[in-house]
Amino acid sequence: MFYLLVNNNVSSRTAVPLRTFYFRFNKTRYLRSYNSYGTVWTQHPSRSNCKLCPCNTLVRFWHQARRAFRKAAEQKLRAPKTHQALGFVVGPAVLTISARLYSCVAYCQVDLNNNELSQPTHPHETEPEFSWTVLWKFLRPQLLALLGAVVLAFGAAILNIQIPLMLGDLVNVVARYMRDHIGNYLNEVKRPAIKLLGLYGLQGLLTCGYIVLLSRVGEHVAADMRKTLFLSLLRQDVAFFDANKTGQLVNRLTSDIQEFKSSFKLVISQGLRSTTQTAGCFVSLYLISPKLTGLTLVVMPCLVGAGALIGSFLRRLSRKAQDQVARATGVADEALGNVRTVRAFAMENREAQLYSAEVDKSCDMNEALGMGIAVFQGLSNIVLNCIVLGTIFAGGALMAGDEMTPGDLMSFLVASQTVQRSMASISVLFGQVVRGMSAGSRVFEYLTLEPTIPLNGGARIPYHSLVGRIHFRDISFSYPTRPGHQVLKNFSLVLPPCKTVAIVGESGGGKSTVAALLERFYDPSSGVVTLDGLDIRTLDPSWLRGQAIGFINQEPVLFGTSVMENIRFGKPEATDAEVISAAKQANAHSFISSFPDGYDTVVGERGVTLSGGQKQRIAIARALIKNPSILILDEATSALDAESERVVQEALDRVTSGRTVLIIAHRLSTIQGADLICVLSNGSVTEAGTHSELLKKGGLYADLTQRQRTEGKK
Ligand SMILES: Nc1ncnc2c1ncn2[C@@H]1O[C@H](COP(=O)(O)OP(=O)(O)OP(=O)(O)O)[C@@H](O)[C@H]1O
Repeated sequence: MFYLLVNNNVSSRTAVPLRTFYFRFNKTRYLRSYNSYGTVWTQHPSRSNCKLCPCNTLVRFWHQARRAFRKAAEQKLRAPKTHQALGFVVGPAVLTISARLYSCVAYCQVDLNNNELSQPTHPHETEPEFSWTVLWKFLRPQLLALLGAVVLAFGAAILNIQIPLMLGDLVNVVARYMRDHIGNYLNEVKRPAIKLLGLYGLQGLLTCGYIVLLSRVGEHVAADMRKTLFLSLLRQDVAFFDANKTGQLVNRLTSDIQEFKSSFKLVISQGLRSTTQTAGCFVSLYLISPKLTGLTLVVMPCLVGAGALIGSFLRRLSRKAQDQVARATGVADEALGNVRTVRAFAMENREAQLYSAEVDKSCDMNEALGMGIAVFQGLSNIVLNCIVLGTIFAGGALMAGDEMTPGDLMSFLVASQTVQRSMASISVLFGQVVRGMSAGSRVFEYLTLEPTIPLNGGARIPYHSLVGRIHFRDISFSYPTRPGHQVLKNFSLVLPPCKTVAIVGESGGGKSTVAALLERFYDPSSGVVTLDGLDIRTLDPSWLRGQAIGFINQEPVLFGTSVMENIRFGKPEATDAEVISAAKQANAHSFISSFPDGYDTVVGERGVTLSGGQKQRIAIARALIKNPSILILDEATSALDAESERVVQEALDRVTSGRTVLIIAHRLSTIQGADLICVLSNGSVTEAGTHSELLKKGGLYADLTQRQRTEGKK
């Protein structure tokens, strides 16, 4: 089942009477209401599982609702009075909460100006599904510890119920002694006091035990989830990363798992304890004094309910304040991360102002939150003390009529406090369950996601028999994030073994896309790419990328470790000698040796302590160390100055011989020696030949060359 949650978008917070509308769907009559606070909700009638969610049913349902809404708006229908009274608070609150409990929720908005319900967002986009099966996989290895924690928590709760009763016994003994003065005081109180002490000790031990076990379970489950999710993310298609922001993915690894872990621990420990204690203490209260219990039953739920409402308002405020802090952090993070750009544009003051504005907002919100908490706590103290006073007052009257002993009153007071605390924590737990499940579902969404291009599996061509002939046959391709934009159209190209083929063309023409398809970052929409006659979809992608192909691009990204580790990234099992030999081939050995720490020099975050040319040469060494048969150079020298370009080009000329090379180039001067030059235009090859052949032809290539020569002279 899912819900269509409708929110209006009016800025005015003035309450207007509840409007109502009726409509029929699948022979059932639905009554819906809305007001300017904005929550109109509509329960979707389908009881189907989210996976099978018939979204066209949702759309039909929405159409019906919209028609009825327009009609109601035109006729200015008003809801019945009782409905209005309930509708403002109870209806939206209860239904919003219950709708959130379901994994499939669709939202749309009320536009009061135009009397329209906006199109609902697709339910799958709003809430991913919570899977108990996936959770079970993580819980199973911790089952023994979890059961132990549950048993201990249950035991601690049962003992907690005994405490008020035993306190009452002790008070009764003391009161008797005060009244009769018979025997020795110490002897009289010794037994109940020792029993109580023992109970305290045992309860403390059980509490300690279940907290230890539960935190062990929570930490192990969270660690397993993090590891599995990280691996699952790393396995996803490149297209997945085009569609999802890195920050959001990292958020799932960190805050979502953290939220899930906290909720899980809280729900098991407090949920079990609070429900057991509430039930147990109510029985105790009833046994002590049914009359006083009746009175409590009238007052307490109202107070706990009011407390829960205020608490939920404060939690919402707190969440907003946290979001604001996160926004301020985001501004700081962006400015510090891009400090060179900020410095280059002398924007320090503007960034500081932006940050300061965000911090001020969060300061105001936190101040309001602090005031809310202060008022809430002050009120709670007054109310709780009044309850104690009221209980003593009513209990005193019962004592005067010999219906209660002082010990009973003491037991009653302590037990009723326990019930209050437990009920309050149950109301908090409800929200926590919802938050935990939604955090869990966000984590599980990517845990169960299977990439369309697997990381490994498939054929491998033995190194000595790999020839390196590549054929792009009739390739058409659109990026999954932009399905309407066809980048390659019937693109065909052959890369003969051990030859250098260059692709040139206008910016955005699809040159890098060709390289991405050869690396199998994406699969073409139609057509096939073959290596030595074999469709690359039948080859093992990890072999293809890890051993057969070396890839060097315009902006090489290094990791913040040593030079040695960075080069070894291309072949983890490489010896130091192999690393040095690769560095020599890439013209990198001499500058690396000139560093005081040589190959142990740490290159800084993303290689920030190296020059562009140095980074590029390390990247070449990293690609070379695996001795690939195929080399892709994607504008490898275009970001370099003339001197760096000369050194890097010299290294490239050396390393390309004996390999099949695909060069993607902007600067045509760097590819004049290529065996074949292809001009890519409108997604397919329009010209092909050697440099001189293409110049003679006088087509697009000749134009481009001419243009670059003229620009070079300016
Ligand atoms: N990850 C992506 N998702 C969606 N569209 C993309 C993606 N990468 C590139 N494109 C689009 O595909 C088209 C071809 O891009 P590509 O990078 O292959 O061009 P290019 O010829 O290499 O350009 P340049 O010479 O400027 O590097 C462009 O319109 C670009 O906007």
